[in-house]
Order: sequence, then structure tokens, then C-alpha cells
Amino acid sequence: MTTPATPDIIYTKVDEAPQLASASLLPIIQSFARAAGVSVGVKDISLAGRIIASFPENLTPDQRQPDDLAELGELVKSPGANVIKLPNISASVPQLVAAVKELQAKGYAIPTYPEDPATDAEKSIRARFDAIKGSAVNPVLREGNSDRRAAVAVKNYAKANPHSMGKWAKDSKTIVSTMSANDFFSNEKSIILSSAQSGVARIELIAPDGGLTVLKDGLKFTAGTVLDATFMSSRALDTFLADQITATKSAGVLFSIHLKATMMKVSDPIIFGHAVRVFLQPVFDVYGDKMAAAGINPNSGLGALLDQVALMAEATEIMAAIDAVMAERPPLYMVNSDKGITNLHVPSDVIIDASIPALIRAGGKGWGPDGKAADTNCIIPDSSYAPIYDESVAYFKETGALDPATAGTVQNVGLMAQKAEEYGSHPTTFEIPHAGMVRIVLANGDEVLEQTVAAGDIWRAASTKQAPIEDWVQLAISRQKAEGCQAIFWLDEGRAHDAELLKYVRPILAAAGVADKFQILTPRAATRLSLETIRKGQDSIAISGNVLRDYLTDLFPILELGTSAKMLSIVKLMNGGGMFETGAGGSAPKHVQQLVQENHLRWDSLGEFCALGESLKFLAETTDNHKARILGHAVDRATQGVLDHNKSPEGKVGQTDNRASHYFFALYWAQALANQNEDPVLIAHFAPIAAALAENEATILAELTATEGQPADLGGYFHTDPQKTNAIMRPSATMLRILGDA
Ligand SMILES: NC(=O)C1=CN([C@@H]2O[C@H](COP(=O)(O)OP(=O)(O)OC[C@H]3O[C@@H](n4cnc5c(N)ncnc54)[C@H](OP(=O)(O)O)[C@@H]3O)[C@@H](O)[C@H]2O)C=CC1
Ligand SMILES: O=C(O)CCC(=O)C(=O)O
Ligand SMILES: [Mg+2]
Repeated sequence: MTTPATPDIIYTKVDEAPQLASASLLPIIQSFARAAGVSVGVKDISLAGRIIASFPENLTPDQRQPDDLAELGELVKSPGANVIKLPNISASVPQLVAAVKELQAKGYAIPTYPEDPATDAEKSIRARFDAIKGSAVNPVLREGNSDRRAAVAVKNYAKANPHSMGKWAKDSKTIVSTMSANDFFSNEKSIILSSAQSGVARIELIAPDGGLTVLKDGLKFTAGTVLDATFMSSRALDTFLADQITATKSAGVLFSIHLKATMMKVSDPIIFGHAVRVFLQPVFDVYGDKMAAAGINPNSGLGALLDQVALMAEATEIMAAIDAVMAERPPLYMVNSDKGITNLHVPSDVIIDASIPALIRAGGKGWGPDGKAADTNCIIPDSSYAPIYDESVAYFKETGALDPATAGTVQNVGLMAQKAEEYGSHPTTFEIPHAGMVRIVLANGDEVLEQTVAAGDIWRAASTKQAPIEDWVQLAISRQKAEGCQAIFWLDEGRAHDAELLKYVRPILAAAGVADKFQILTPRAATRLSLETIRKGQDSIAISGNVLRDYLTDLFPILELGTSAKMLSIVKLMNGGGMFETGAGGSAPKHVQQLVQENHLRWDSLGEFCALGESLKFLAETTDNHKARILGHAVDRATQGVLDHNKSPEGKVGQTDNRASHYFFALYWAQALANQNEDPVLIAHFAPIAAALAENEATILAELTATEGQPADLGGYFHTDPQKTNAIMRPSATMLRILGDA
């Protein structure tokens, strides 16, 4: 038996809006690529696909599917990798439970998610679900550091067509609140491992009576790794949250908590659970035991809590107690005020990297329960990165909103390779079961990074390997050289982890003779300087660790471009391949709701266009395929065409939507291929296609929009029906015929 050859380019099947967009765009890409002898394959990394792949023994042979994520995880380590990665769902428990329910209803005998696994069988099922939960995809694929920026054409378009910005009032009551002690930032310790210390290590918790619990065994560390350990005190967290409830109420603003329960999939759902519990403290004081016995876990959010309380014998009594407490509390920042969905309903609804920039873009306003915009207390318990938002809020209060028509740009070079800083993985985060001392015991017996902890504290270790750090600094040097602009390492010498990173950064810059081209500033100071720089119309490169990479590549794009969906996001894989992430944002669940209600998809595929162009040019470079190069340059011209002619999707029925935007992309792409003069075969192939697409514009657009305004049936949410999705996303028979797909 022969194994099929790996396609030249791998496109990813994901979820929600980007997957709907792919149902329209990918066949266009495949049809164009085929003409140039380039194959584009698909790997399924959707939440439903990953669940199905995890339980083969429960499924019939035709329901089973291979573990595409594992295959891709291997592929990205090979020099030939060329992957276009779209944003996928990083599932919270409520999303995971909903996806399983949908699959079960479709006849897939997937086990139910065990909230409280008791038997060995349940524990093993739970372990499989835990591997699917949270940011389970990106950390596996990101075998390289991150280069995210707005393509020049995209930035110029944003300047010429500035998006709306809310006004900042000098007396805005919006603030950022964070802990001042006993959090991850203040408790952090960090070391660089020597070669004697490398090898197998374990994490132990020692009780005051000497009893020893091994929290984790069999860890493997390489020499040169930066290893950190820190913890957040649960008692300090609860006191902080209770104080914030009081302070928010007296300030008369909205209460909001901003976390990253997806990437920080162990620590942040626990912190979120503390917020739910402290907000409803009087209810938990009276009914906590009964609620726990009914299987309620506040970490899953207020939404799940209310659903489960409704099933309890004491439902009426407890609901009345909840209503009474809520009436006394400050108003909550809302996810959807029409539907009564609060900030505390679902741990993954409010995701810090997107939520705070959206609020800053709106002039410091969040949505309240009355459906009106209001000033907000943005609560970010850990103080490691809260200063960037605090400083942004302070800066805009002082100087007014940024003007996207004149602002320069902040690009990002992010330390991301090989799960740097454990962002997105977290095999070494624990909710501490009893008081004692946690320490890491290294291969040579050294006991390091000791922390004294109490029951309930959230302790975590994070490691960052030497090779990715060195690669990141080199990437920063080459990006600064290419741009010639300001470049800042966002590192705080006073923070344990950053101080260790600087032990690598400074000598590499000095050896390359470029130390004078870079500044090293704390995140707060770097925020201020970068905002001042772009306000003057100049550019800056933010060189940051993994968490700030995530935060900054939403913050600046949302201010400069209106959304991070338009970003160019390149992952230069360390073993030589390339991964091209589309945009820097997520999977826009709101866009799916709109499609289902009125068959209009406002997802903008500009991120996909940018990634596709880069992927084709990279293929041309690595395989010396000149047709791929022509195809790639033509993609850039098509993207420019979509921008120049204002053919990006807009929000309302009757305006251009995703499908119509793809028609124009195909038209401009075909025209660019017909009008080049390097490859006659491509000209001969694409000239008639370009002509037919242009001649039939009115017919195609009419076919694409015929059912706009009416509800659309996708036959599912997490696992949509392929035929139904195809019918909705490719409704133009004329276009299918021209592309040879009918
Ligand atoms: N790389 C990845 O795989 C990532 C995955 N995620 C996942 O995505 C999901 C949703 O995350 P969330 O934080 O809500 O953020 P999203 O980025 O999905 O959505 C925030 C808002 O940004 C706008 N937006 C995002 N992408 C586009 C686009 N292509 N075109 C137009 N507008 C866009 C939309 O605004 P409007 O409503 O105004 O149109 C949207 O409501 C989660 O499951 C999360 O885990 C999140 C980040 C990255
Ligand atoms: O993987 C995730 O959950 C989100 C990733 C993300 O937000 C980013 O990398 O910008
Ligand atoms: Mg992000």
C-alpha cells in the first residue's frame, strides 16, 4: 500500500464563521491552485473533528476519522511544512459539553463529559476530554516564533478608510483594576537550568508534617531552559474580588472580569470560578453544600449554574436568593444584554485579548444590562500584563482616541515556539490541595523555586526553551533590519522571568552589533512610548513574550484596523517550514448567529487572502515552483483589488457579504493571472475564466444573494451538514460552472 503524498499546502478545517467562509473560499483556492499544479489538502482541527478522533472505539467505521491534529503536529516539524491555519474554537467546558451533545444527537456514541470523574473509566474519558479542552490546537502547531503585522496594503487601506472610534472623555470613569500583591507577578521566581540540572524532574508538595505529594513526575527539561514557578493566593484573590465588587458599586460603573480561560486553560477557569463564587457569596454561604452536591461547579460559569439550580428541589428558593444578591451587586458588563448573558455566564465568552481592546476602541465603554454603553471597571486579577491596559486607558483619557487615518503601526515579534512560557498548555498548573511547600526537584537532585502555599492557591511552573528564545531574538533583529523603525523588547528587568530572558537577549544583540537599535522597556513604559510613536504616524516593533504577543496583536490591530482579522500572521517554523495563520483573532460566533438568522455572513477573509499569498510565495521559494510564485503575486493583486474597490464584507443584509467578497477576490485573482506576461499556460487558462466571471457579475451576485434576509439551515453548529453548508455558502450555479466545479 502506498501512502498518499502530502499536499503542497495544507488548509485547516475549523469551526464557526471561518469554517463557513472556507466552504466558499477553499474550493476557489483549490480550483485556481490546480491549474498551477499546486495541491491544497485539508486537515480537520475543528472541535467536533477532534472529539470524533478521540473516541474511535465508540464509533462506527464510517463515523471514525483520523487524528489530523496529531498528524499536523508532526508535519510542522518537517522542513517541507506549508500550512494555512485558520482560527479554531478553544473550547471551554460549556462549549465542549454542547459539542458532545450535538454529536450524540447525530448518532455519534461519544461519552458524556464527566464533570466529577469517579471510576477509572470516567477518569480516562475525562483525560481525553481534557486534551481537547482550551487552546489544544495552537500550542501543538506553533513550532516557530510569531511575526504578526498589517500588510502594507491593508494598513494603507485602513488609513484611507478609517473605521469608527468611540470618543474618550477626560473624566471617563473606566479603570483597570489588578492585584497589588500575592499574585502570579509578585510571587514569580525564575532560573536558567545548567546542563547538570537538565533531565527528568518532578514537582512536589510537602505538607507541614513532612507528608509528600508528587504533583507531577517525569518532566523533562533541557539545558538552558528558563524555568519559572509562581502562584496566586486564593485568599488574596477573594479579598481583591470582594473589594472590587464594593468599589465598582460605589463608583457607579459596570463590573467586568477579563481572563483568558482558553489559553490559560487550568488557571483562568479557576480564577473565573472565584469571581462567580465571590459575586454570589451570600448564596454560596447558605446553599453552597447543596449546590456542590448537585454537581454545580462555579468554574463553568453562571449560565451553567443557573441551568443546574433550575433542576434542584430547592430551585425556587435558591433562584430567589440569587435574584436578591444580584439586585444588590453592581451592574455586570454584558456579553448580550438582549439575551441576559452576563460577563459571568461562560468562562470563554469574554476573552481578554479581544474584549479590552474592543472596549478601548469604543472610548472606554462596555455594554450594561440595560443595553446601554457605560464606563466599566475592567478587573484583571493578575498584575503581570494588566499595566498595558491600565496605561492605554490612562493615555487615551489624557489625549483622546487614536486617529486610524494618521496612526502608524505596531508590529509584533512574539516568543511563541515550542509552547514558550507554557502559554496554552499548562501541564504544570495545579490548584493546591493542602497547605505546604511546593518545589521542583531537578535531575541532579537540586531543589529549586520553592514556594510556600495554602490550600486553594493556584501554583504554576512554566518553561521556555533556549533555542526558541535565540530564534526569537534573531527574528527581531531581521524584522528590525527590514523595517528600520523603532524596536522595543517589552521586558521588565524587575520581573523574575524577564530578567532571565534578558540574560539571553543582551548578549545576542551585542554579538550582532545591533544593541543600539533596540530599547528594553517595561510593558507599561513600552505601551506609552508605542502609543506616542504611532500617534505621530511612525511605526514600532513590539518584541514580546508569548502572552503579550497574544494581547498586543489584538490591541494595536483593533485600534489601527478596526479588527485583528486583517493581520498577516506568519509562523516561521524552526525546522524550516512555514505556517501562515489567518488574522490574529478568533472564530466570531456572533457572525454564525447572523448567518443562521438572515443568511448574511460578515466574516472578512482578508486574513485568509494575506496568508494564502504568503503560503504560495513560500511554496515557490522552497520548491522552486514558478507557477506558485505567479499565483502568489496574483493573490496580492487580488487582495489589493478587493480593498481598492471596497469589496470587503459589511454588516447588514443587502451589503456585500463574505460570499460576494470571494466572488470579487476570484475575479481579481483571475484577472491578475490573465494579465501577467510570465506564463502563457496560466494566461490561457485564466483569461477565459476572468472574462466569464466579469461578464456574469450581475447573475452571480443575484444568485449569491437570492436568499439573503431569510433564515439559513446549516444542519448543526459544531458539526454542520456538509451538503447544507455547501448549498448555503456556494449558491451560485453560474460561478460553480465557470470554476469547473458544477
Ligand atoms: N487563533 C485562534 O485559533 C484563535 C481562536 N480564538 C477562538 O475564537 C472564539 C471566539 O473568540 P473571541 O474572543 O470572541 O474573538 P473573535 O475575534 O472571534 O471575535 C471578536 C469580534 O471581532 C470581530 N471579528 C473577528 N474576526 C473577524 C473577521 N474575520 N471579520 C470581521 N470581523 C471579525 C467581530 O466583530 P463584529 O461582531 O463587530 O463583527 C467579532 O465579534 C473562541 O472560541 C476563541 O477560543 C480566539 C482567538 C484566536
Ligand atoms: O489558541 C487560542 O486559544 C487563542 C490564540 C490567540 O488568541 C492568539 O494566538 O492570538
Ligand atoms: Mg489572540
